[in-house]
Amino acid sequence: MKDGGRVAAAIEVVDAVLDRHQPVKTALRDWGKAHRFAGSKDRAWISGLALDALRRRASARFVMSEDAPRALVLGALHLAWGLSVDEIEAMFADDEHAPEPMSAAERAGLARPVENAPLHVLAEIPDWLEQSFSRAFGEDAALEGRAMAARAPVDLRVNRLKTDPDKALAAVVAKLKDARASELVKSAIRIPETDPRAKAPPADSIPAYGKGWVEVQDLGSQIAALAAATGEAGQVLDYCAGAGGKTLALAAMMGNAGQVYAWDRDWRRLRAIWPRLKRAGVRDVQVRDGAEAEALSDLERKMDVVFVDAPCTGSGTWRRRPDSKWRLKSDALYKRIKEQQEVLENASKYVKAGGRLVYVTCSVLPEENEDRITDFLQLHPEFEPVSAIEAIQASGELTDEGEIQVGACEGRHGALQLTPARTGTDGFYVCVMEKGG
Ligand SMILES: C[S@@+](CC[C@H](N)C(=O)[O-])C[C@H]1O[C@@H](n2cnc3c(N)ncnc32)[C@H](O)[C@@H]1O
Repeated sequence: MKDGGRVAAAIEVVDAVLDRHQPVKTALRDWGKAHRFAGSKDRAWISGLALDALRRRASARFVMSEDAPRALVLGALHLAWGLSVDEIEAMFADDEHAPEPMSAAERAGLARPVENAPLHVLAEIPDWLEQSFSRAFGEDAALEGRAMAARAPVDLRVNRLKTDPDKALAAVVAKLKDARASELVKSAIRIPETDPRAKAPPADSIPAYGKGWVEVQDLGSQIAALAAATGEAGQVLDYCAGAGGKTLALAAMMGNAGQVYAWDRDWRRLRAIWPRLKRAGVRDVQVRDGAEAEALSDLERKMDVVFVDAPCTGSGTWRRRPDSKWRLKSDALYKRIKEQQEVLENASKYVKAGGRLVYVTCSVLPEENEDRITDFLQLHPEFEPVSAIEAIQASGELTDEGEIQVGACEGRHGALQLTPARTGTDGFYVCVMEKGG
């Protein structure tokens, strides 16, 4: 395919996402099925452009004065890919599958500056979230939002149950030459973000992945799991285990020497954990399936650490799922807040005297983070917040640079707010609370 036809395809995909409310993956798959002549390079190019159009939707809409998929894709070509009006026009020439030539109004739109736009445009966020972003980031709100509208790298966690970081890195680099050791975490590997036109690195099809040496896991998620460091023989309840991403990290950190209990209210999510545990060589995880009353009652007031990876809006992962940014509505946020109150309340009863409750979200919104902790601490004076960076340092996994960068993310309650702008990770909130003896 020529580039003009690819641009037309990206417009179709963005249309399916916005107008027919399809997830990006589904829209791309359907487009691919209906256009079998397109090769994998074409699909990667189209996907890269459609995702960037969604990431930069607010500024594209601002300059183009409309929100149609065509306007958003033209906007992304200019704002995200840095193409000039002439370069875009040249793409459309001599290609019968290209979109219609640009109108005078479209050309003028692309030339319009965004510097003086309102905050939600500069931050590339829905307008109703301006206040939350200002509360979270103050003067840095635009900068933080903008970093959440960039492409994300692929991070791998080295599974110390099967190998060590040097061996794992050599095996990964043999297949993915851009991979390098993380600057922040000793057992992490980073594959930097690729050109948006290129295929994503196939991290989950390399031999090191098949052998269970590495897991695909955002660095922020890895750092959040480290906050549960207990020393090797601890008892940890992963209360919102889902498909087990954090469970695997917790088990690896404990060297198969402790006991991790994995539970989730939704057994359909939890069942994905079995093959993952096997591949990673994990032996110290008990999956507790079933209703909470039966599955967990014997653990009440017995856990050294209860890890709550709470249901949330996922605002910290907008780099990877930009369509979810525009789908988020205030009623969904309020629903998540209710669930967060419920999980904190229920999970806290499993913490033993002197044990810890670790609250994590992949969100940057204070309503889901600091506010939830403030409310919880008011209702539960037996819990006291402790320094999350110190808890993470105890794992011994942070590099010197990691200690500096992660330590700089500390806010109220000794909690950490990691973000793409601050730590180059997804947005994660981590708060550690200790229960009085
Ligand atoms: C952020 S996800 C967990 C992701 C998982 N820890 C991982 O690392 O892959 C949040 C999980 O909380 C679960 N959840 C939602 N509401 C809950 C509730 N009231 N009690 C317990 N779990 C709940 C969801 O089923 C979901 O799997």
